[in-house]
Amino acid sequence: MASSIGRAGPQTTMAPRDPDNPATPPAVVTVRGLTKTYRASGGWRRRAAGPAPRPANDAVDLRITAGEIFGLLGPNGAGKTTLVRQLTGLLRPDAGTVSLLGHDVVRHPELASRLLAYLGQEAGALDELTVSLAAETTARLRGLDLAAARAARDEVLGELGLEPLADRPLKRLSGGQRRLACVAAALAGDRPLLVLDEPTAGMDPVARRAVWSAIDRRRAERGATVLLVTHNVLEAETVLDRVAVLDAGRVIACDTPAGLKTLVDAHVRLDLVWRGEPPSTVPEIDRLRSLARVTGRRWTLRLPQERAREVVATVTRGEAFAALDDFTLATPSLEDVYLALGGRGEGLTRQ
Ligand SMILES: Nc1ncnc2c1ncn2[C@@H]1O[C@H](COP(=O)(O)OP(=O)(O)OP(=O)(O)O)[C@@H](O)[C@H]1O
Repeated sequence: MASSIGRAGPQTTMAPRDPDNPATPPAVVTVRGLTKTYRASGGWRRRAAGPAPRPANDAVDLRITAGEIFGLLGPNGAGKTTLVRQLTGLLRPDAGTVSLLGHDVVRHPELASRLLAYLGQEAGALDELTVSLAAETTARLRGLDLAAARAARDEVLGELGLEPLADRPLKRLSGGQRRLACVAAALAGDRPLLVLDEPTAGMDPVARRAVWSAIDRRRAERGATVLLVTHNVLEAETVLDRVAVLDAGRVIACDTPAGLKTLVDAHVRLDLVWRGEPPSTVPEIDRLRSLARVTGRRWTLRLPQERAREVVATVTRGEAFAALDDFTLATPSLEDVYLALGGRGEGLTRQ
């Protein structure tokens, strides 16, 4: 589709409805068969030995509808950033299509920046600017006149509690503060789609809450759609309407967090933290060791509810209890879903 959007973008752009099912909310992002393999410089085919590289994205399909907070969840290297960079027109796919609000951004990557606000993992070009100027400049680049850009700047700095740091260059801020300033710049000047790669990485709880309220306000008051990259399962469960779980470049599941959790709701997670060595004289403990994921003194077990009850009874008496520092029993999380779906296990965080 040819460009029919102005510099400011959102006012002249409507999300298209599904012609086969007009009752479903309109799509803001439609991805079909998206595939990308990074080639080593010089071309992997020219190398004498070694396997062909694996695709970073492998036939990914997604449909994100207007007003959703949609998540991409997966461990390091799952292909989340690669996917997002193709949506934002920064990386060309090998195959597949990406439509943003009805615009083909594979053919017209230059349109992407008019349709979406992208928060990448790095501060990059903003590092030399003050917090205030970073937000104002971004708003100006999005087509706002000076007065409107300054109003947008003041609003977002206020929302995120950044006024005391407004005159500091980003490069002189702490990691969490710099991230917050980058969020401010990403949110300055309206865009109908917010693509945020780990927006709250490194932030304290106060800053995290400010970011989530600012994002939620844009959805509630301005109808923004949000695509969020994360490997924090607790955050994903709290804020996402739907989530696509990525593993090794493929979408292995896509549903609401609650829908995904029904896949594993017969199980519970039991974490045992030992003071030192677990007691080898208790036979049940020896049997559990082979079922546990061991991280230092912590054993993590995913067990059917009935079995978990028996194990709790065992570890809360006698020698086992004396050796135990702490234990928690929890209902399944998206991490359990990810593991149950065949994910490789490491790399998702819970905090
Ligand atoms: N520029 C690049 N050149 C070659 N391989 C790359 C490049 N960028 C990413 N990859 C590879 O592509 C795969 C997907 O990487 P990607 O950065 O998309 O993962 P991710 O899910 O975003 O990870 P993270 O959570 O660490 O950000 C990985 O195997 C990675 O090593």
